[in-house]
Amino acid sequence: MLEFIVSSFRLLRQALGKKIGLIAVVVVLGLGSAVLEGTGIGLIIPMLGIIAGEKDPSGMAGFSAVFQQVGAGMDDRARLIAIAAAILALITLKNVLAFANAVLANFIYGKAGHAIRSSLAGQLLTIGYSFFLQQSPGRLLNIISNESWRASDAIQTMLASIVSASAVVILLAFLLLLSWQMTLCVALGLVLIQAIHAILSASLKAPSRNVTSFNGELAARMLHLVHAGRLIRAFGQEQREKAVFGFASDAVRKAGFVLQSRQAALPPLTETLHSGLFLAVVVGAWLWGVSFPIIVAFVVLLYRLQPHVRSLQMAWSQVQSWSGSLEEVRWLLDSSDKPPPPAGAGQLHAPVQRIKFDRVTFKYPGSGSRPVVLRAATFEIRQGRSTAIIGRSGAGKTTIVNLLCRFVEPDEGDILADGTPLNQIDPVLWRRQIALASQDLELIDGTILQNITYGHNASLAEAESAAKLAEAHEFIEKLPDGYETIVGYRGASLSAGQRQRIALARALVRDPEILILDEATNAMDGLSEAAIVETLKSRAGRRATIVISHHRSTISFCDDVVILDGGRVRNQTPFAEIATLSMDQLYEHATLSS
Ligand SMILES: Nc1ncnc2c1ncn2[C@@H]1O[C@H](COP(=O)(O)OP(=O)(O)OP(=O)(O)O)[C@@H](O)[C@H]1O
Repeated sequence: MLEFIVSSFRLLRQALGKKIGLIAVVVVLGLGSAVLEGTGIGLIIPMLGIIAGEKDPSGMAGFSAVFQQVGAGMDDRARLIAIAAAILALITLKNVLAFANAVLANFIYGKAGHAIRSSLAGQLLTIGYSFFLQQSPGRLLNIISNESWRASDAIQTMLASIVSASAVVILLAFLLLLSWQMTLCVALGLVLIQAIHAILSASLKAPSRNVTSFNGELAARMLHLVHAGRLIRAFGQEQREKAVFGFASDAVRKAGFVLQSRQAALPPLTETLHSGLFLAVVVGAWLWGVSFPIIVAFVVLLYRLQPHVRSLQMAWSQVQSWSGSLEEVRWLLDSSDKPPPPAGAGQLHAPVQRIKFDRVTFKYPGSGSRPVVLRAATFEIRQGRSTAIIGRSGAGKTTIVNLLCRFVEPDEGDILADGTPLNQIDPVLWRRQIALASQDLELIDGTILQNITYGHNASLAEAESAAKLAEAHEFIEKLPDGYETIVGYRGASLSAGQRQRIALARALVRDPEILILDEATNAMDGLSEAAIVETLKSRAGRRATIVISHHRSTISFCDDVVILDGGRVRNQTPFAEIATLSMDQLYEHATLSS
């Protein structure tokens, strides 16, 4: 709980910035409305004194006597009306403050929710990319789409608790001033009720974690239905998928039912306990011979105190029932156990003439024993030349791209740009040199123009000329909306070859120092591919191009070939020397050692 309060305040401070003083305003408004309420209730003493004919304050002590003096000297009729008007004024003012507090609390709630969602998005965009290779997308989706709301609800509950706690403190102070003995009994009773409540609330934590974990699994099933709609139909798995989804959804229902049932037991239980305390105080006060107006004022104060105490207790149990959600949000926001973003702040002296993989060894992070994917890989990529990286499936080609783009970092060895290790160069500056077109890089859900110019300030004319180089212009022009055609989620409204051409145009529009094509043309027809090879040839002598492909025609224009085999560089050789070999012969080629 304390941990939650501390991290909530940290988030609130971040969310409110210079407006952090608003929290103090919430406290002052809460205290103010409680003082007004207590004073209004205190005025019941002289009012009832007049009605019951007990005008003499001599039997009353301290604060009760002070209230009993209100309007003394006036005639009974005028005094009664004046006191009633004062009570009404106090109640009105208290409700104005309560309204102001509600508006303020909603403002802070909105800001807090926005800050949590922004922090989560910021974290996902900042942490090292390898995090995404290890985590379930369903879990991450669930945290952003569901659990972040619980976290902002928890902050709202905490704000409401500040108001309730202020009211409890002030009303208890009023009770104390009326009768310290009765207040002591009340306080002991409240502590006992709170102890019972806390024990029961603690039992909400485990079911809350279950709900969160099942929600994560359900989100993963939802993602699967959205992404794998074609696969499911192709293999006739609709009924099975429906059953699997139903199972995941029912698990959420069952876990939610257990949590809600336990939670539902708390309000009736606390209401019963509070009623018992209330009645015990009334009977006790009568037995002790406390005067009628004081009993009434005490009882009314106690009656008004109870909802505030109950709301504090409910807030406590709510936060316990959201503990699973809060833990998930805190986990994602905590950077200490996440891969850090790529290091380095050094300048880059572009254009880089030589990129050297120097005995690079790498295995993907994750639990359990993972195989080494690259072993002491050594080769060079040179400015103005095109380099093909080839090897059988699983040889480690895409891993080299991941290392070059600094999505992952070498475990051993270095990648050197003109002799400087990449981890000493600012990753933003480095990535600006690179453009990647890969079979797995998605299109964004926008227009073709937005896709081609994604992250790059280019005019329509520049986008068109990149599309021409990527053999995309012709088919784009034939579309009814041309460059304004919406491509749909992941480019769903286009063919695979059309998607690849747009992805290629997106890379080419930047005219990058280093262009990386990872199986970027494998869905294209032979003629288109041949035209693209011509485009790539035009970069010769000017820029570096890296091509990964299993097709000989795609790498035919390259100057150098790096041959990978099971994570080892078998060979780096000028293409001219092995131009007569077939792809299979190339994979086996090992005449030179790198
Ligand atoms: N995210 C990952 N986590 C764990 N292992 C991975 C991950 N990605 C790839 N691997 C493993 O690393 C090895 C090399 O994969 P990589 O994708 O680099 O091969 P590739 O040569 O590009 O293959 P292909 O030609 O089939 O695309 C493979 O054994 C693969 O199983």
